[in-house]
Amino acid sequence: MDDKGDRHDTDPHIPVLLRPLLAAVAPVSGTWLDGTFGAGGYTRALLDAGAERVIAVDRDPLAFEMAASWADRYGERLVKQPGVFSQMDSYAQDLDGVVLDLGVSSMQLDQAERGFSFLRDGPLDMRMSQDGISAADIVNTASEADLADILFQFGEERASRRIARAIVRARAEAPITRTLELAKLVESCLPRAKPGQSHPATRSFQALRIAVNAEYDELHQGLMAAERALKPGGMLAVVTFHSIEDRMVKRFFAARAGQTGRANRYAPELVEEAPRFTDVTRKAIGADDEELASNPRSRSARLRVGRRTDAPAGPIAARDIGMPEIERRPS
Ligand SMILES: C[S@@+](CC[C@H](N)C(=O)[O-])C[C@H]1O[C@@H](n2cnc3c(N)ncnc32)[C@H](O)[C@@H]1O
Repeated sequence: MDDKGDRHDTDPHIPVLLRPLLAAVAPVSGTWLDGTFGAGGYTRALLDAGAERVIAVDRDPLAFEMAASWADRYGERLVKQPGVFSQMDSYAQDLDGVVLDLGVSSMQLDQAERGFSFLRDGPLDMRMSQDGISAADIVNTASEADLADILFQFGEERASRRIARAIVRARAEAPITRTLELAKLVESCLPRAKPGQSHPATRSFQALRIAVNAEYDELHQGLMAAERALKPGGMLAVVTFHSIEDRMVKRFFAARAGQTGRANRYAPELVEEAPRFTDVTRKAIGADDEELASNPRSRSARLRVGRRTDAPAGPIAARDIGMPEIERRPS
Protein backbone atom coordinates (compact mmCIF):
# COMPACT_ATOMS: atom_id res chain seq x y z
CA MET A 1 0.00 0.00 0.00
CA ASP A 2 1.31 3.49 -0.78
CA ASP A 3 1.43 6.28 1.76
CA LYS A 4 -2.04 7.51 0.72
CA GLY A 5 -3.34 3.99 1.22
CA ASP A 6 -1.95 3.90 4.74
CA ARG A 7 -3.73 7.12 5.51
CA HIS A 8 -7.09 5.67 4.48
CA ASP A 9 -7.12 3.08 7.20
CA THR A 10 -6.70 5.61 9.95
CA ASP A 11 -8.37 8.72 8.56
CA PRO A 12 -10.61 7.53 5.79
CA HIS A 13 -13.49 9.93 5.28
CA ILE A 14 -14.89 12.83 7.29
CA PRO A 15 -18.68 12.53 7.29
CA VAL A 16 -20.37 15.70 6.04
CA LEU A 17 -23.39 17.47 7.61
CA LEU A 18 -23.52 14.82 10.31
CA ARG A 19 -24.56 17.16 13.10
CA PRO A 20 -27.46 18.81 11.20
CA LEU A 21 -28.54 15.42 9.91
CA LEU A 22 -28.75 13.93 13.40
CA ALA A 23 -30.60 17.02 14.63
CA ALA A 24 -33.09 16.79 11.76
CA VAL A 25 -33.92 13.11 12.28
CA ALA A 26 -33.84 13.03 16.12
CA PRO A 27 -34.83 11.10 18.14
CA VAL A 28 -33.14 8.10 16.53
CA SER A 29 -34.55 4.69 17.45
CA GLY A 30 -35.50 1.37 15.84
CA THR A 31 -34.08 0.09 12.55
CA TRP A 32 -32.27 2.36 10.10
CA LEU A 33 -30.76 1.75 6.71
CA ASP A 34 -27.59 3.57 5.66
CA GLY A 35 -27.63 3.20 1.87
CA THR A 36 -24.11 4.63 1.44
CA PHE A 37 -22.00 3.07 4.19
CA GLY A 38 -18.60 4.32 2.91
CA ALA A 39 -16.33 4.60 5.93
CA GLY A 40 -19.33 4.05 8.20
CA GLY A 41 -19.42 7.57 9.67
CA TYR A 42 -23.21 7.88 9.47
CA THR A 43 -23.80 4.26 10.51
CA ARG A 44 -21.71 4.67 13.64
CA ALA A 45 -23.35 7.97 14.49
CA LEU A 46 -26.84 6.45 14.12
CA LEU A 47 -25.93 3.46 16.30
CA ASP A 48 -24.44 5.77 18.92
CA ALA A 49 -27.49 8.07 18.74
CA GLY A 50 -29.93 5.27 19.63
CA ALA A 51 -30.66 3.14 16.55
CA GLU A 52 -31.21 -0.44 17.67
CA ARG A 53 -29.98 -1.74 14.33
CA VAL A 54 -28.45 -0.29 11.18
CA ILE A 55 -28.52 -2.11 7.87
CA ALA A 56 -25.42 -0.80 6.13
CA VAL A 57 -25.48 -0.95 2.33
CA ASP A 58 -22.59 -0.25 -0.02
CA ARG A 59 -21.92 -1.33 -3.58
CA ASP A 60 -18.16 -1.15 -3.03
CA PRO A 61 -16.88 -4.46 -1.63
CA LEU A 62 -13.86 -2.65 -0.13
CA ALA A 63 -16.03 -0.43 2.09
CA PHE A 64 -16.82 -3.21 4.57
CA GLU A 65 -13.25 -4.50 4.58
CA MET A 66 -12.08 -1.11 5.75
CA ALA A 67 -14.60 -1.11 8.60
CA ALA A 68 -13.39 -4.48 9.94
CA SER A 69 -11.40 -2.89 12.77
CA TRP A 70 -14.44 -1.31 14.47
CA ALA A 71 -17.60 -2.91 13.05
CA ASP A 72 -17.58 -5.96 15.35
CA ARG A 73 -17.92 -3.66 18.35
CA TYR A 74 -21.61 -3.26 17.47
CA GLY A 75 -22.27 -7.01 17.16
CA GLU A 76 -25.62 -7.86 15.56
CA ARG A 77 -26.76 -4.24 15.69
CA LEU A 78 -24.75 -3.63 12.51
CA VAL A 79 -25.88 -5.64 9.49
CA LYS A 80 -23.52 -5.39 6.50
CA GLN A 81 -25.40 -5.61 3.24
CA PRO A 82 -23.37 -5.45 0.03
CA GLY A 83 -25.53 -4.11 -2.80
CA VAL A 84 -27.12 -1.00 -4.24
CA PHE A 85 -29.51 1.30 -2.40
CA SER A 86 -32.00 1.19 -5.27
CA GLN A 87 -32.84 -2.29 -3.95
CA MET A 88 -33.09 -1.34 -0.30
CA ASP A 89 -36.71 -2.42 -0.01
CA SER A 90 -35.63 -5.98 -0.83
CA TYR A 91 -33.10 -5.83 2.05
CA ALA A 92 -35.48 -4.43 4.68
CA GLN A 93 -39.01 -3.18 5.33
CA ASP A 94 -40.71 -1.10 8.04
CA LEU A 95 -37.67 1.08 8.50
CA ASP A 96 -37.55 3.92 11.01
CA GLY A 97 -35.12 5.82 8.85
CA VAL A 98 -33.02 5.86 5.70
CA VAL A 99 -29.90 7.95 5.08
CA LEU A 100 -28.18 8.48 1.72
CA ASP A 101 -24.90 10.36 1.41
CA LEU A 102 -24.37 10.35 -2.33
CA GLY A 103 -21.27 10.16 -4.47
CA VAL A 104 -17.84 8.76 -3.76
CA SER A 105 -15.97 8.46 -0.50
CA SER A 106 -12.58 10.01 0.16
CA MET A 107 -11.10 6.49 0.22
CA GLN A 108 -12.36 5.86 -3.30
CA LEU A 109 -11.12 9.24 -4.52
CA ASP A 110 -7.73 8.95 -2.89
CA GLN A 111 -6.89 5.50 -4.18
CA ALA A 112 -5.26 6.08 -7.54
CA GLU A 113 -5.96 2.53 -8.68
CA ARG A 114 -9.73 3.12 -8.45
CA GLY A 115 -9.43 5.70 -11.21
CA PHE A 116 -11.77 8.38 -9.79
CA SER A 117 -9.24 11.18 -9.43
CA PHE A 118 -7.94 13.55 -12.07
CA LEU A 119 -5.03 14.35 -9.74
CA ARG A 120 -3.64 10.83 -9.35
CA ASP A 121 -2.47 8.59 -12.12
CA GLY A 122 -4.37 5.34 -12.32
CA PRO A 123 -6.41 3.16 -14.64
CA LEU A 124 -9.48 4.95 -16.00
CA ASP A 125 -11.88 2.80 -14.00
CA MET A 126 -14.37 4.66 -11.68
CA ARG A 127 -16.51 1.59 -10.92
CA MET A 128 -17.72 1.78 -7.33
CA SER A 129 -18.83 -1.84 -7.41
CA GLN A 130 -15.73 -2.95 -9.30
CA ASP A 131 -17.75 -4.63 -11.99
CA GLY A 132 -19.59 -3.60 -15.15
CA ILE A 133 -18.35 -1.09 -17.69
CA SER A 134 -15.48 1.20 -16.75
CA ALA A 135 -14.81 4.83 -17.64
CA ALA A 136 -12.19 3.61 -20.14
CA ASP A 137 -14.87 1.50 -21.87
CA ILE A 138 -17.06 4.58 -22.30
CA VAL A 139 -14.24 6.91 -23.31
CA ASN A 140 -12.91 4.47 -25.91
CA THR A 141 -16.14 3.15 -27.41
CA ALA A 142 -18.94 5.75 -27.11
CA SER A 143 -19.70 7.83 -30.19
CA GLU A 144 -18.59 11.45 -30.22
CA ALA A 145 -22.22 12.59 -29.89
CA ASP A 146 -22.86 10.28 -26.91
CA LEU A 147 -19.66 11.42 -25.20
CA ALA A 148 -20.70 15.05 -25.65
CA ASP A 149 -24.14 14.26 -24.23
CA ILE A 150 -22.69 12.50 -21.19
CA LEU A 151 -20.34 15.40 -20.46
CA PHE A 152 -23.09 17.99 -20.93
CA GLN A 153 -26.06 16.27 -19.31
CA PHE A 154 -24.27 14.60 -16.40
CA GLY A 155 -21.46 17.09 -15.77
CA GLU A 156 -22.96 20.36 -17.06
CA GLU A 157 -19.73 20.75 -19.04
CA ARG A 158 -20.28 23.55 -21.54
CA ALA A 159 -17.25 22.58 -23.63
CA SER A 160 -18.67 19.06 -24.01
CA ARG A 161 -18.47 18.97 -27.81
CA ARG A 162 -14.91 20.25 -27.90
CA ILE A 163 -13.79 17.70 -25.32
CA ALA A 164 -15.66 14.84 -27.04
CA ARG A 165 -13.99 15.75 -30.34
CA ALA A 166 -10.55 15.76 -28.68
CA ILE A 167 -11.22 12.37 -27.07
CA VAL A 168 -12.26 10.79 -30.36
CA ARG A 169 -9.21 12.22 -32.11
CA ALA A 170 -6.83 11.02 -29.38
CA ARG A 171 -8.27 7.53 -29.12
CA ALA A 172 -7.84 7.05 -32.88
CA GLU A 173 -4.09 7.09 -32.15
CA ALA A 174 -4.22 4.84 -29.07
CA PRO A 175 -6.87 3.96 -26.44
CA ILE A 176 -7.09 6.35 -23.47
CA THR A 177 -6.49 4.19 -20.42
CA ARG A 178 -5.10 6.43 -17.64
CA THR A 179 -6.75 9.11 -15.52
CA LEU A 180 -4.02 11.69 -16.01
CA GLU A 181 -4.04 11.13 -19.76
CA LEU A 182 -7.72 12.05 -19.86
CA ALA A 183 -7.27 14.92 -17.38
CA LYS A 184 -4.54 16.47 -19.57
CA LEU A 185 -6.65 16.03 -22.68
CA VAL A 186 -9.61 17.79 -21.03
CA GLU A 187 -7.32 20.53 -19.73
CA SER A 188 -6.01 21.11 -23.26
CA CYS A 189 -9.57 21.91 -24.39
CA LEU A 190 -10.33 24.50 -21.70
CA PRO A 191 -8.94 27.82 -20.49
CA ARG A 192 -6.54 27.54 -17.58
CA ALA A 193 -8.36 27.61 -14.20
CA LYS A 194 -8.10 30.89 -12.30
CA PRO A 195 -7.07 30.76 -8.63
CA GLY A 196 -10.01 29.48 -6.57
CA GLN A 197 -11.67 27.81 -9.57
CA SER A 198 -12.04 24.07 -9.70
CA HIS A 199 -9.74 21.91 -11.81
CA PRO A 200 -10.79 21.99 -15.49
CA ALA A 201 -11.35 18.21 -15.52
CA THR A 202 -13.75 18.27 -12.54
CA ARG A 203 -16.97 18.28 -14.56
CA SER A 204 -15.81 15.71 -17.12
CA PHE A 205 -14.69 13.28 -14.42
CA GLN A 206 -17.95 13.81 -12.52
CA ALA A 207 -19.95 13.12 -15.68
CA LEU A 208 -18.07 9.93 -16.48
CA ARG A 209 -18.35 8.67 -12.90
CA ILE A 210 -22.10 9.30 -12.93
CA ALA A 211 -22.44 7.44 -16.24
CA VAL A 212 -20.28 4.49 -15.15
CA ASN A 213 -22.22 4.02 -11.91
CA ALA A 214 -25.66 4.99 -13.31
CA GLU A 215 -25.88 7.37 -10.36
CA TYR A 216 -28.96 9.33 -11.44
CA ASP A 217 -30.88 6.19 -12.15
CA GLU A 218 -29.79 4.82 -8.75
CA LEU A 219 -31.00 8.00 -7.07
CA HIS A 220 -34.36 7.96 -8.84
CA GLN A 221 -34.89 4.27 -8.03
CA GLY A 222 -33.45 4.71 -4.54
CA LEU A 223 -35.90 7.47 -3.59
CA MET A 224 -38.81 5.27 -4.66
CA ALA A 225 -37.32 2.27 -2.85
CA ALA A 226 -37.00 4.34 0.35
CA GLU A 227 -40.64 5.33 0.05
CA ARG A 228 -41.57 1.63 -0.12
CA ALA A 229 -39.26 0.58 2.73
CA LEU A 230 -40.04 3.27 5.32
CA LYS A 231 -42.74 2.81 7.92
CA PRO A 232 -45.22 5.65 8.55
CA GLY A 233 -43.32 8.28 10.54
CA GLY A 234 -39.97 7.02 9.23
CA MET A 235 -37.39 9.61 8.16
CA LEU A 236 -35.58 9.94 4.84
CA ALA A 237 -32.42 12.09 4.82
CA VAL A 238 -30.42 12.66 1.63
CA VAL A 239 -27.12 14.50 1.26
CA THR A 240 -26.21 15.58 -2.28
CA PHE A 241 -23.07 17.13 -3.74
CA HIS A 242 -24.11 18.93 -6.88
CA SER A 243 -27.04 20.81 -8.31
CA ILE A 244 -28.54 18.06 -10.48
CA GLU A 245 -28.74 15.60 -7.58
CA ASP A 246 -30.12 18.26 -5.27
CA ARG A 247 -32.75 19.20 -7.84
CA MET A 248 -33.86 15.56 -8.09
CA VAL A 249 -34.22 15.21 -4.33
CA LYS A 250 -35.96 18.58 -4.00
CA ARG A 251 -38.50 17.76 -6.72
CA PHE A 252 -39.08 14.28 -5.38
CA PHE A 253 -39.93 15.64 -1.93
CA ALA A 254 -42.01 18.48 -3.42
CA ALA A 255 -44.06 16.04 -5.50
CA ARG A 256 -44.39 13.59 -2.62
CA ALA A 257 -45.41 16.29 -0.16
CA GLY A 258 -48.45 16.84 -2.36
CA GLN A 259 -47.25 20.16 -3.69
CA THR A 260 -48.96 20.80 -6.98
CA GLY A 261 -47.49 22.52 -9.99
CA ARG A 262 -45.22 21.49 -12.81
CA ALA A 263 -41.83 19.82 -12.36
CA ASN A 264 -40.78 21.79 -15.44
CA ARG A 265 -42.64 23.72 -18.07
CA TYR A 266 -42.94 20.70 -20.36
CA ALA A 267 -44.13 18.29 -17.67
CA PRO A 268 -47.81 17.69 -17.04
CA GLU A 269 -49.41 19.37 -14.04
CA LEU A 270 -48.71 17.20 -11.00
CA VAL A 271 -51.86 15.70 -9.63
CA GLU A 272 -52.71 16.47 -6.01
CA GLU A 273 -52.52 13.25 -4.04
CA ALA A 274 -52.36 12.28 -0.39
CA PRO A 275 -48.85 13.35 0.70
CA ARG A 276 -46.39 10.47 0.99
CA PHE A 277 -43.91 12.66 2.88
CA THR A 278 -44.45 15.51 5.34
CA ASP A 279 -42.15 17.80 7.34
CA VAL A 280 -40.03 18.22 4.24
CA THR A 281 -37.04 20.55 4.53
CA ARG A 282 -38.14 23.87 3.00
CA LYS A 283 -34.64 24.99 2.15
CA ALA A 284 -31.68 22.64 1.72
CA ILE A 285 -29.38 22.58 4.75
CA GLY A 286 -25.70 23.34 4.05
CA ALA A 287 -22.55 23.26 6.14
CA ASP A 288 -21.95 25.93 8.80
CA ASP A 289 -18.75 27.97 8.95
CA GLU A 290 -17.09 25.59 11.37
CA GLU A 291 -17.64 22.58 9.12
CA LEU A 292 -16.68 24.56 6.01
CA ALA A 293 -13.39 25.46 7.65
CA SER A 294 -12.61 21.92 8.76
CA ASN A 295 -13.86 19.92 5.77
CA PRO A 296 -13.68 21.48 2.29
CA ARG A 297 -15.77 18.59 0.88
CA SER A 298 -18.76 20.00 2.78
CA ARG A 299 -18.80 23.14 0.59
CA SER A 300 -21.23 21.74 -1.95
CA ALA A 301 -23.12 19.35 0.37
CA ARG A 302 -26.90 19.86 0.74
CA LEU A 303 -29.18 17.97 3.10
CA ARG A 304 -32.91 17.42 2.62
CA VAL A 305 -35.13 15.48 4.97
CA GLY A 306 -38.73 14.25 4.93
CA ARG A 307 -41.02 12.12 7.10
CA ARG A 308 -42.97 9.24 5.54
CA THR A 309 -46.75 9.22 5.92
CA ASP A 310 -49.06 6.21 5.67
CA ALA A 311 -50.12 7.02 2.06
CA PRO A 312 -49.38 4.10 -0.27
CA ALA A 313 -46.06 4.20 -2.14
CA GLY A 314 -46.07 4.54 -5.92
CA PRO A 315 -43.83 5.26 -8.88
CA ILE A 316 -42.70 8.68 -10.03
CA ALA A 317 -41.37 9.36 -13.53
CA ALA A 318 -37.70 10.30 -13.92
CA ARG A 319 -38.64 13.47 -15.82
CA ASP A 320 -40.94 14.61 -13.01
CA ILE A 321 -37.94 14.91 -10.70
CA GLY A 322 -35.74 16.50 -13.36
CA MET A 323 -33.45 13.54 -13.95
CA PRO A 324 -31.18 14.33 -16.90
CA GLU A 325 -31.64 11.95 -19.75
CA ILE A 326 -29.06 11.32 -22.41
CA GLU A 327 -30.60 12.46 -25.64
CA ARG A 328 -29.26 14.24 -28.69
CA ARG A 329 -29.15 18.00 -28.30
CA PRO A 330 -30.00 20.04 -31.38
CA SER A 331 -26.80 21.13 -33.09
C1 LIG B 1 -19.94 9.76 0.24
S1 LIG B 1 -19.64 8.09 0.62
C2 LIG B 1 -20.54 7.81 2.09
C3 LIG B 1 -19.76 8.16 3.33
C4 LIG B 1 -20.43 7.77 4.62
N1 LIG B 1 -21.67 8.51 4.85
C5 LIG B 1 -19.51 7.97 5.80
O1 LIG B 1 -19.82 8.78 6.67
O2 LIG B 1 -18.45 7.34 5.85
C6 LIG B 1 -20.63 7.24 -0.54
C7 LIG B 1 -20.54 5.72 -0.48
O3 LIG B 1 -21.73 5.23 -1.07
C8 LIG B 1 -21.45 4.19 -1.95
N2 LIG B 1 -22.49 4.24 -2.96
C9 LIG B 1 -22.70 5.19 -3.89
N3 LIG B 1 -23.78 4.93 -4.61
C10 LIG B 1 -24.30 3.78 -4.13
C11 LIG B 1 -25.44 3.00 -4.46
N4 LIG B 1 -26.25 3.35 -5.45
N5 LIG B 1 -25.70 1.89 -3.73
C12 LIG B 1 -24.86 1.54 -2.72
N6 LIG B 1 -23.75 2.22 -2.37
C13 LIG B 1 -23.48 3.33 -3.06
C14 LIG B 1 -20.06 4.44 -2.45
O4 LIG B 1 -19.45 3.23 -2.83
C15 LIG B 1 -19.39 5.10 -1.24
O5 LIG B 1 -18.75 4.13 -0.45
